[in-house]
Order: sequence, then C-alpha cells, then structure tokens
Amino acid sequence: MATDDLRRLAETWLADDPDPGARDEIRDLLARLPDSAAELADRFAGPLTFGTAGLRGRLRAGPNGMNLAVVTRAAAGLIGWLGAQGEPGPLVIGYDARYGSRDFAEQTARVATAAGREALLLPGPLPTPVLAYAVRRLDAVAGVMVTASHNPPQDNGYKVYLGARLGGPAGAGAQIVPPADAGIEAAIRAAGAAAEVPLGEPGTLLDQTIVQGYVDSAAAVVPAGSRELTVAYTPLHGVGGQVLAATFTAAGFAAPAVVAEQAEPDPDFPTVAFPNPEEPGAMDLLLALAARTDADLAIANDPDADRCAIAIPGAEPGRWRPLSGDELGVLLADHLIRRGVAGTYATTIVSSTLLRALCAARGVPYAETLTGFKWIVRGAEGLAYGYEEALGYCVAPELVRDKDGITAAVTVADLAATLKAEGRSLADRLDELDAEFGVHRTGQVSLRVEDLGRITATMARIRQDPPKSLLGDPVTEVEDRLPDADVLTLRTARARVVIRPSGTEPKLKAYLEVVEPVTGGDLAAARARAVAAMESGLRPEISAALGVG
Ligand SMILES: O=P([O-])(O)O[C@H]1O[C@H](COP(=O)(O)O)[C@@H](O)[C@H](O)[C@H]1O
Ligand SMILES: [Mg+2]
Repeated sequence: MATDDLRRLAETWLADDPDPGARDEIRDLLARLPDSAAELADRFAGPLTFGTAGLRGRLRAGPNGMNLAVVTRAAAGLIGWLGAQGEPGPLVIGYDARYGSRDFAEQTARVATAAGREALLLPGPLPTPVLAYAVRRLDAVAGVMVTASHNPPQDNGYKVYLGARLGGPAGAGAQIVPPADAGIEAAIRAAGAAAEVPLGEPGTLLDQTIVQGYVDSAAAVVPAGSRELTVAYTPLHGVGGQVLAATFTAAGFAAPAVVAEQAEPDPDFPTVAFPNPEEPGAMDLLLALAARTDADLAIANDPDADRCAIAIPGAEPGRWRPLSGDELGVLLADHLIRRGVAGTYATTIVSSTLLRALCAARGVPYAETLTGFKWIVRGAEGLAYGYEEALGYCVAPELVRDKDGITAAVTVADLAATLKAEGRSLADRLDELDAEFGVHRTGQVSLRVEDLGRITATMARIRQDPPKSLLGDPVTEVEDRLPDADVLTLRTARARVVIRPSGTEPKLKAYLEVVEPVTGGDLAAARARAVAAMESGLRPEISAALGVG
C-alpha cells in the first residue's frame, strides 16, 4: 500500500479509537513514517476474522489487533446480529486474566445494555468451560469469552458462543460456525465507528452460584469409586486453579499439590516461554513437583483451562512421561466405553486414527470432523464424547458443549484411581490398547512464521508438488479438502500426514501418524520401530518438505 493511503487509513482510525493508549501507538507509528511503513501496513492489513476459535490477535492498536476499538465494534456487530435474528435473552460474558480481558468483557457488557440486551458478567477471571456451561445453564442467547487461551502473553481473543435457540440442539452453548460467523463479521463491518457505538450500564455481575453450579455438575461427571490418588497440578499461570481444586474436592479427591510459582493467574506467564502445555518445557515445574511429591498423576491445564495435559510415572523411578493429546483422548474414550456411556465418539481428521479402530472393534458409533471443537461438538447426533489431539476433551457434552479441561482432569483422575485400586496404571492400559490395535504414534511439525504469506506459499508449493514417498513407501493418496477447508492429507501404507494452516496462530501445522503393528507379542520392539519411523523418518521428511528449521 502506498504510504499516503496508509497514512489516511491510520488517521481515520485514530479519529475513531476510544482508547488513549492505542491512539498514542498509532500517532507514534505515523510520526515515524516512512520507517514504520511495514509495521503500519501490518496493523492495517485487514480486520481480525473468526478463525478456529473466534477472533485472536496481538494486543495492539489498529484493525488487525485486539484493542478496545476492535472489541467495541465486535460487540456492536454481535449485538446487532443477535437483534436481527429477533432473539431475546441475555448475553453472558466471561474473561480470563490476560491484559485487557476484563476491560474487553466490561465494554462488551456496556454495548449490550445500550442496545437493550441484558448482559451477565461472570464473577471474576474464570475458565472458558465455566462460560460455556453458563451459556447453557442460564439459557443465554449467546456468550462471549475474552481469552487467547494458550497463546503468548502479547495476544488476546474473543470467543463467541450461541445458546440453544440460535445454535440448535447440537450447537447449544457451542462456539459459532458458518454461516453465523460470516453473518456476525458482516454485522461488525457494518457497525461503523467505534466511537459512535452507544455504551450503557455495566451489566449484571453474576454471583458465585454459577461457579458452584459448574463445580457441582463437573464433580458429578464421575461416578462413585476409589479416590485414593495423589495428584500434582498446574494451571500454568492461568485461571483454572480454584475451580479445579473445588471440583476435585467436590468429587471426593484430595486437593492436588499445586506448582506454587504458577498457581495464581499472571498475564506475563513468567516461568514459561509459551503458556501451552504442548510446548517443550512448559510442564517442567509440574513434573518436578510430581516427582517431589511422589504423585500418581500430574495434570496441567492451559491458561483458560479448556485443555488438559497429563504425565504419568515413567518406567524409571523419578522419571515422568507426558502423554500426548491422542494418548489421553483414547484412554478417556476407552474408559467411557467400558463404563457403558452410549452415543457417538468423535474426533477430528488431524487426530490419531486409533479412536476409529477402537470404536470399530467395540461396535461404538464414531464420527470425524474438521479441526476445532466447534465442529467436534456438532459432529454427531447423540454425542457421547469428543476429543482432539490438541489436548481437548469433552467428556460431558450435556454440561459443556466445548472442550473442558476441568471435567477431563477429574475423569482421568477417576480412571487412574480405579486402575490403581486394581493394582494397575494408565501405562498398563496404554500397553493393552497398543497390543490390541498396534502402536499409533503421533507427532507434529509446525512452521511458525512472521509473514503469513509464507504459509500460503508453502501450502501452494506442497499442493503443486506433494512428496512422492514417505518412510520409503509410496504416497498412495493425496486428499485435498479445498474449497471447504485448506487441508491436505497424504497417506502411505504406514503413515498419514495432514497439513493445514493454524486458525489461531501464525503457524503452518503438519500432524503426523505412524502405525506399527505388534508382532509376536513384542510391544517394546513395535514401540521402538514406531519411534524410529517418526523421529528418524517422517518428522525429518516433513520438516524438510515444509522448510522448517
Ligand atoms: O486455543 P484453544 O485452546 O481455544 O483451542 C482452539 O484452537 C485449537 C488450535 O487450532 P488451530 O490449529 O487452528 O490453531 C483447536 O484445536 C481447538 O479446537 C480450538 O478450540
Ligand atoms: Mg484453551
């Protein structure tokens, strides 16, 4: 864009931005033109759009960031769209402990009340699943959760949920999907200037009853059983701590030992490089605590507590083994199937194929959807359970129509305690599943970029010239989901690779799977072959194909 056009865009925005800090940022960038041209162009590259999980972006001024002006217009668009649907009912609003979260939540409430809609604010920074629960429980017309989940501290985001009347039976309390997201985006564009959006009263602050309601229902997700279990836990500087501890004690477990440095919400996430349990090192303090307290199970939530990661004692004393989302996802499915929980079991096209095999063997209905929990929860009539490889699990779809790191945690604790009472462990159950179905080893390669164009270019290049062979086997199938979804799947006899751009972060992701049959009952040998195929074969091959490293 020409510098003059950029300057005009920025000046127009400046005149409308209600936040003095944000105005200073833009003024500063304008003063430093032409040196700041690239930065300004990026900030005005376009509006944030609804990705995998709502709006998400850097906290910074301009349309391509999360800031008060963008949130005001987003709220005005949402409220306008709800009005246009002719649906009455309250909007319920939650927020995490990130920079800006509370302000963005309160601004959303004011936009709602000015338009004559009741706004109900959750009583403090709380987990995303509490908001998703509240949308259903309070029969809200819609919900907003201000959070950027596990993203870096500089980010924030805005998740939008619809209640039963607009979301339909499967989508009641779930995040928005097309066409609602496009409709709301159009309403946001039409909302006009942020400065002209009317602001009303601050809305109604809900009391702790809603939190207690969630805690009681979450605890009731697990049936009575053994509660002999020692747990180490971290909320990873996020908002999960109190609700998780309350849920554990309500379910009859002892309160877990908590990583002290990460126990309280802190928007700087000071002890981790990325507050994402998937990232290397994020669980180090947790594993140290688990070893120190001789725990049976280590549990981490992501900062908005909709994800759950666990680690189990390793083969050698003092060593801990973090499980992948696929491992825990299949363990939970297996547990619920054994408990006789009827209905469809669902996962996504980027998760392990083990759930499909398990469901087929047990005669249980199975469904597969695109990436994102908004799709999983709509994946089937009569959903019993859903999970995705990104550490997301829904064990109680009638309670929370989204992933829920709290009910997942208490369910895996129930499973671990049940096994422990039988003198067995989660590791034993994983062994049994591998012996029965073969070792399904999954992994991920991701390309983090500064320039989003690199993602588009890489996808185009791989579409044009996909790898002909992987692990020495010919690629027998290349499945392209365009135009429905920007997803490419490659298959060989032993491996599967799914490549797609992230919808929440500037990343290209490849999801890898290698399946190694167990021959002659030798599980250890099959595992070793699977690890070698993944680490010395598929991972380097795909890293090279994507240009990672
Ligand atoms: O960030 P969260 O915890 O809200 O999680 C969100 O983003 C994840 C990553 O999505 P992507 O691969 O497109 O970046 C999705 O797997 C998940 O379903 C979605 O709810
Ligand atoms: Mg999250």
